[in-house]
Amino acid sequence: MSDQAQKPFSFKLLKTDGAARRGEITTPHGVVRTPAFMPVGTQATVKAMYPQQVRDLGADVILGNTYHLMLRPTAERVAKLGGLHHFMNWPHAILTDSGGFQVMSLAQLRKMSEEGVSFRSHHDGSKHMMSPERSIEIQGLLGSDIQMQLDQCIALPAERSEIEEAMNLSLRWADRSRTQFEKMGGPGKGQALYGIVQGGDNPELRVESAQRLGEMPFEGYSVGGLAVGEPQEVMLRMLEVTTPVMPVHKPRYLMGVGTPEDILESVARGIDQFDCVMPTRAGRHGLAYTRFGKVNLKNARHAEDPRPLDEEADCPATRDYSRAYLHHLVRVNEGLAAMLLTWNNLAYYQFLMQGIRDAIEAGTFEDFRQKTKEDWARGDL
Ligand SMILES: Cc1ccc(CCc2c3nc[nH]c3cc3c(=O)[nH]c(N)nc23)cc1
Repeated sequence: MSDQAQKPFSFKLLKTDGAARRGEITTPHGVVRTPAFMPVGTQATVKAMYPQQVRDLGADVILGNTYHLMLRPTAERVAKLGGLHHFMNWPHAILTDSGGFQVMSLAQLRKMSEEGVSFRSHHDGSKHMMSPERSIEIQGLLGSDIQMQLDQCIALPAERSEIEEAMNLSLRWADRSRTQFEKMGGPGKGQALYGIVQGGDNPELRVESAQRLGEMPFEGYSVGGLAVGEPQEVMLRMLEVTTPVMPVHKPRYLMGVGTPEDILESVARGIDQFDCVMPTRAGRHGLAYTRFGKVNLKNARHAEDPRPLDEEADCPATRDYSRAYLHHLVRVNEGLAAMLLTWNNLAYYQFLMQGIRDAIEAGTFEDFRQKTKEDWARGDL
C-alpha cells in the first residue's frame, strides 16, 4: 500500500435536502458514507466489540485517540507494528483527534502556552509536550486517514475575551498543524487534515473562525467547542450560524455529538460526521437505545419481561435476548451485558444513520425527522 500512488482524499456532495447533505468521503482505507456516525475506539478497540462486528453494523470509520495511544503503547510502537489499522485489525477508515481536548480533560499539571500544552501522564506522571507539530507527527505515526489540528476547546459559559483568545490561538495552531501535515506528506498519502472551528457560544466569533479557517487549505472542517455541557438549543444555534459559512464541498464533523436527537437535529443543520461515546458507554451502564426511545435495563420493571428489545431488528442482541435476561445480566454485572447492549446500541445508531442517508436521497428528510421523533416520544410500550 505505501509505495502505490494513493488516490487523493476527496468528498463528493451527492444530494441535499434542505440543509441536510448526503455525501461520500473517499479515503485510502475505503469510502465513508455521510451523514456518518463514527464509533469511538479510544485505546485501539471499540470497547466490548470485535472489529468485524463493528463493520457488519455498517460503520465505515472509527475513532482512535491520540492522547491515550501516545501514552500507551506510544505512537512509535504502533508505527513499528505496522500502524493503527494493522495493529487493531481494522482495515477501514480511521479518524484521530489531535489530543488537546483529552489532555485538558484527563491529564495532570497541564500548562498551556503558545508552543503547545505540556502535561504529565495520568498513568505514571511522565512529562509530555503536545504541540501542533508533535500532534501531527503522532497522528502520522498511527497512520490516521483523517487527522485533526491541535486546538484549544474551552468550557462554556466563558467571557467573550477568553473565547476570542482561544479561537485565535486555535487559528495560529491550525496554520502550524497544516505546515507539519504537508511536511510529512499527508496529502500525497491520501490523508486528510481538518481545521477545527471554535468561537464558543458567540455567533460573531463562530462566523469569524469558520471564515478564516475556510481560507486555509484543509480537506475538511470540524465544529469544535460544543458538546461541552451547553444546552442543546445553544449548540443548535451555533450550527445555524456556522455551517452556512463553511465550505460547501468539504465534509463537516461536529465533535462529540451526540444523542440520536442531537444527531437528527444537527444533520438538519448541515453536519456530515458525528462521534460520541454515548452508545458504547451507555451500553456498559445498562442503557439500551431502540427505535422507540431508551430502555434502562437496570430498572426492575424489566425483571420478567420476555420480549426482546425489538423483535423486528436485524441485530441478534436486539432480537434474540429477552429484556428479563438482559436485566439479569446487568443486575449481576456479567460481561455479556456490556457486550450485548453495546452491540444493540451501535446497531441502533447505524440503523438511524442509514435511515437518515436514505431519507436525504429520497428528499423526505423532514418527514423522516418528524416520524423518528414521534417514535421516540411513543416511548417503550
Ligand atoms: C477518540 C475520540 C474521542 C472524542 C473526540 C472528540 C473530542 C472533542 C469533543 N467532544 C465533545 N466536545 C468536543 C470538542 C472538541 C474540540 O473542540 N476539539 C477537539 N480536538 N476535540 C473535541 C475525538 C476522538
